[in-house]
Amino acid sequence: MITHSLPEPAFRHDQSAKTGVLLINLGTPDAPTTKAVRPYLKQFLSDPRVVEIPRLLWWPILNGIILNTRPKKSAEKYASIWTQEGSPLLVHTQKQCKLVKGLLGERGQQNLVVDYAMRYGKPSVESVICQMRERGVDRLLVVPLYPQYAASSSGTALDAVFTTLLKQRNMLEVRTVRHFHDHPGYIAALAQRVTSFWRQNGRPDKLVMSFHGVPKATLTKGDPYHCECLKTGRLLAEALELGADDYIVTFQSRFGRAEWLQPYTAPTLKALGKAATRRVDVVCPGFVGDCLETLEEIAMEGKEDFLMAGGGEYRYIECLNESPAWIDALADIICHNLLGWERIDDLTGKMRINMAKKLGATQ
Ligand SMILES: C=CC1=C(C)c2cc3[nH]c(cc4nc(cc5[nH]c(cc1n2)c(C)c5CCC(=O)O)C(CCC(=O)O)=C4C)c(C)c3C=C
Ligand SMILES: [Fe+2]
Ligand SMILES: [Fe+2]
Repeated sequence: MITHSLPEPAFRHDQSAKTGVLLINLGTPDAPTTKAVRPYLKQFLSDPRVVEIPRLLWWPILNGIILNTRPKKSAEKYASIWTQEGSPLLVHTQKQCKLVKGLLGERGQQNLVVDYAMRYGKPSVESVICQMRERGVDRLLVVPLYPQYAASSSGTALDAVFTTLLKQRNMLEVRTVRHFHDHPGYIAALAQRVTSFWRQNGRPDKLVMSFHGVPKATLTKGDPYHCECLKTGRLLAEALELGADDYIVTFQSRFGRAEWLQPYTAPTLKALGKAATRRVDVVCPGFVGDCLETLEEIAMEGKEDFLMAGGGEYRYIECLNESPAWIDALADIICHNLLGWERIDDLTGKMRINMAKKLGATQ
């Protein structure tokens, strides 16, 4: 175990310490090419929080089979969604970070250092925390950009923070946001997204709420992800005033042969198509920004599955992305989690007077 191996910035007497807010997302390859996708997948799929198979069994499968076949196929998929600005996941994370920083500033939080990092790929969690330390940050609020907690998403993002702290001599003070699956602002932002889409395009026969899947075994081992997805689904349905038959929660992106959380999205879409459903809309509430899993797997592949099976119309409702209601909710989540963390220097005059009185009373 390597402890306090990161260099400490020189102690600054001339600047007051700052509070940082670190948004963490999954990460994405540098380019939509086999060469760039391979190291990204290697880092991602080597994470024992993501693939829980014993290392001795997993290494030969990963290095001998998966990393020789998947990068090319995934690169082709990435190429189909890549934009002029880059990977959608990175572009949305950057924009969300900039917008929430601006909004926090408008709310009087101008002194916060707000930045983003990626669990896999660049910029790494360690590099961004080191930059924040250089800028005088000594307290950090960590916000994984996953509404529902899963060990394989939020858990591993927090691992990256704690591993960095393990290497620090002068450790940061940290707070972490575990989840926000039932946060009223997040649910309201989702509901607004769907209702404004329906206002413009009419309503479907069925709303499919598709969440990223995880192995079913993680549920029995105690991962709260499944329950949190179902709760988000129920709250969104309530906000949209949907009946039980109007929507279905499904799980996508199954990887490998083991059973994952069910019902799976793709077979559900095929079954809805086979049943000659007139129109299906799909929304992905577990992703706060569009990415490969939503734009390629749901908007493209899902559409094909549904139409080929005999379905009528298929509409994909985009993720929260830069919607003002979502940015507002994110700022609320941040402000709520910063409560009680005011700097003595920032305390209002009234509070200072109260503290002075208390101090006086004890002397
Ligand atoms: C191998 C198992 C995987 C688990 C478990 C898993 C959980 C998980 N993932 C997300 C969010 C995203 N995953 C994305 C891509 C992606 N996911 C896996 C595998 C697992 N994910 C792979 C191999 C990939 C890469 C693409 C591919 O080759 O298929 C993405 C999109 C990334 C992008 O660049 O756009 C997101 C986002 C969550 C939230 C989660 C657990 C709940
Ligand atoms: Fe994934
Ligand atoms: Fe559950």
